[in-house]
Amino acid sequence: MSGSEPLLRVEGLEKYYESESDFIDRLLGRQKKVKAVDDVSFEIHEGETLGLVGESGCGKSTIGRSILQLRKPTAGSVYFKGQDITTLSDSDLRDLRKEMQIIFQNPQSSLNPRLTVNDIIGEALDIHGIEGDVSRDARIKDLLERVGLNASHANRYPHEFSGGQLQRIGIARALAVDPEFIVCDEPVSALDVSVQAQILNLLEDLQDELGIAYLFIAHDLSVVEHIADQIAVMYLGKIAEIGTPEELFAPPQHPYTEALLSAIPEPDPLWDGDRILLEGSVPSPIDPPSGCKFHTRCPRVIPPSDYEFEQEEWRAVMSLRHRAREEDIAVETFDDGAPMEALREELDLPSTLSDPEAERVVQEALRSVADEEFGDAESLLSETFDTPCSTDKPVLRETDAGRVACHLFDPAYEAGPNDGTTTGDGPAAGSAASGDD
Ligand SMILES: Nc1ncnc2c1ncn2[C@@H]1O[C@H](COP(=O)(O)OP(=O)(O)OP(=O)(O)O)[C@@H](O)[C@H]1O
Repeated sequence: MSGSEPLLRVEGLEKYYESESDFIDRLLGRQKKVKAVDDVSFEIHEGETLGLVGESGCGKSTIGRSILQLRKPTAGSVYFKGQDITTLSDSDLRDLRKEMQIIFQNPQSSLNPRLTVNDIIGEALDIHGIEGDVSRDARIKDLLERVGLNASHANRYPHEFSGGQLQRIGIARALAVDPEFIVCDEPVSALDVSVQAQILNLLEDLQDELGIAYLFIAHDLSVVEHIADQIAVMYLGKIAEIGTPEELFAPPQHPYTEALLSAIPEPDPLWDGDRILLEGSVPSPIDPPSGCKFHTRCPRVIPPSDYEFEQEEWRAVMSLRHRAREEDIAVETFDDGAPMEALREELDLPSTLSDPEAERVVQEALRSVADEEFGDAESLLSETFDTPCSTDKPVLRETDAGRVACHLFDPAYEAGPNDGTTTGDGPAAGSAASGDD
């Protein structure tokens, strides 16, 4: 990566949406915010690609649209060629759109079915008043050939093309204005696997020829693995880890990156371990978990230093705590026979924990759950078992291999994988809960 001023610099970007709420909530001012993007920073250099990866709903599209100012950021700055574009007037933004374009996931719905290809691409040229010394038709012909389409098909309509061809038209439309930067918002996710590679190759070739920078959004690491100069892994509106593909994969550091990598369907030379199945689903961005947002699902969540937990036992106790918080245990289904055993099985809790004192506390919490006293169970578990993962927000820290936002890689916690010790003077010790609200 070059050390020069980046083409694009995103700093502390936040985008909060109003949540859908009912009339009473609005009347009482109880409307909540959807924290779609929460303090995100990164840079993209000229001619380079940043791959942005994460599960559905983690905020990838919102970042792409906030950069282009199609969504107004709630906070933060977006510098394009050194200028903060979040403060530009509408007319300045219109001019800027010549330099910053977007390619959408679904070419079927992003191309007007009533226009010919000639008109679709010509429209982009007209909007930006691009004429130049070559004629409009010649320019359109050149663009179609550049994206691998037959220029004689310019008078056809979108329904006459395959999905891959439509995406090529979408790319030609974006190229029409000679952009320096393109947000590629899952441009291959809707395409057949055989076509995906062709479109990825086309985007790479165009980058080599024209020096365009891409923000390449994908939910699958394998898609960006080969084309990205840097990859940012996102979870619930935040960047968990960012680095070059080599840094990110050899070996992955953040437990979430590890899980994503293990989920790549085909055997991947970068991962030879078992598939890591994450528990539960991504929590709501309206009320995200405190501390590290991933802690409610993290297989390597740091155990409390004063109890002897096996890592898997501790994961199960954290899940019990999370599900008690969410009141997400259907107690009535455990009424018959031996409810405690059934509960433990449901929660993946072994019949006895290794640490007798921890076992006593968990039994008490389970009794509260059985009585549907979820709040009591949650309080008991969180007051007894202390983990920095649920109290302290991790920050992106420089490591030998990229930047990682995880307490496991923060010397202040002195915690290696499966080693839950914390230092007495680190932020973990006695730090106040720092929820996201
Ligand atoms: N206009 C909106 N109003 C309210 N909430 C929204 C709006 N747009 C997006 N969201 C919410 O913001 C969060 C992030 O959405 P976003 O589409 O950016 O995620 P994503 O990672 O791109 O997901 P996907 O891969 O499914 O497109 C989600 O919880 C989504 O429901």
